[in-house]
Amino acid sequence: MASSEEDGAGGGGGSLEEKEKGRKRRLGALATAWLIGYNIAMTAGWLVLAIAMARFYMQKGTYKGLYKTIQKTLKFFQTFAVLEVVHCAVGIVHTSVLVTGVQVSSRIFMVWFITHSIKQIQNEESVILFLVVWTVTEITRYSFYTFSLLNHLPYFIKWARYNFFIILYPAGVAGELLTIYAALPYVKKTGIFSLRLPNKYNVSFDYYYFLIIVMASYIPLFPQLYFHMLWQRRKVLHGEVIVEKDD
Ligand SMILES: CCCCCCCCCCCCC/C=C/C(=O)SCCNC(=O)CCNC(=O)[C@H](O)C(C)(C)COP(=O)(O)OP(=O)(O)OC[C@H]1O[C@@H](n2cnc3c(N)ncnc32)[C@H](O)[C@@H]1OP(=O)(O)O
Repeated sequence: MASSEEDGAGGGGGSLEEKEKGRKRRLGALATAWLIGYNIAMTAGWLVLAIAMARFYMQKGTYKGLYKTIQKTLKFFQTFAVLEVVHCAVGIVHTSVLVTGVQVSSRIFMVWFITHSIKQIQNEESVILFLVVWTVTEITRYSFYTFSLLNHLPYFIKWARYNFFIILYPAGVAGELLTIYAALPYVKKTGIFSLRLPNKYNVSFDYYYFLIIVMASYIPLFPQLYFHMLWQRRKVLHGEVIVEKDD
C-alpha cells in the first residue's frame, strides 16, 4: 500500500534531500487519496452487482436471465480492475505485478472472451457460481483495502479477507473451469475467434484448443495464487514473516 514517508525531518530547510522527502510525501498522500477513491468505487460497484443479483433472484425466482441483467455493471467494474496491475507497476501498491496480472487477466478473459462472446452459456449454473463468488470476494477485498487506508479496519473484515478465500477461491475456479468447459462445444461448432488456413497471413489459430490450454494452465497457476493468499493470511492474521517485508 502507498506509504506517506512520515519520517522526514520537519522545518522548511532547503537541502536536496529534504526536497526529495517532501516530494515523496506529497506523492504518498496523492496515491493514498487515489487508492481510497478507487477502492470505494470498486466496493460500491460490486455492492450494486450483489443487490442487482439478489433482487433479480427474489423477483423472478430463477437465475435464468440474471447474467443478461447484470452484464453491463460486471463488465465495467471487472474491466476497471486492470488499474490494479497499473497500481503495482507504478509502485503505489506493494504487491506482485505477476500475481495481480494473472488474477486480473483470467477474470477479464472470463468476462469478455467467454461469457460475453458465447451467449449460449450465459444461463449456466457455473456462471452464477463464479459471479456470486467474485462478488463476495470483491466486496470483502475492496472494503478491506478502503478501511485499511483509512486506518479503521474492523477485525471481521480483516478476518473475512483472509479466510473466505479458502473456500471461495476453489469455488470460483470450479465455476470458471465449468463455464469454459460448457463453452467448448459452441466454440467448436461456430469456429469463433479461430483462424483457418488458407488465409492471407498463412497463420492458423484454433480457439477450441486454446481454451483447453487455458484450462490446463489453471493446474500450475491456481496453486501458486492460492499459496500466495495462504502466505498473506499467515503474515496478516498471525504476524508471521513480517521481517521479510521490503523497505
Ligand atoms: C489470456 C488468458 C489468460 C488466462 C490465464 C488463466 C490462468 C488462471 C489461473 C488462475 C485462475 C484464478 C482464478 C480466480 C478466481 C477467483 O478470483 S475466484 C474468487 C476468489 N478469489 C479470491 O479470493 C482472490 C484472492 N486473490 C487475491 O486477492 C489476489 O491474489 C490479488 C488480487 C492479487 C491480491 O493479492 P495481494 O495484493 O498480494 O494481497 P493483499 O494481501 O490483499 O495485498 C498486499 C498488499 O497490497 C496492498 N494492496 C493491494 N491492492 C490494494 C488496493 N487496491 N488498494 C490499496 N492497497 C492495496 C494491500 O493493502 C497490502 O499492503 P500491505 O498491507 O502494505 O502489505
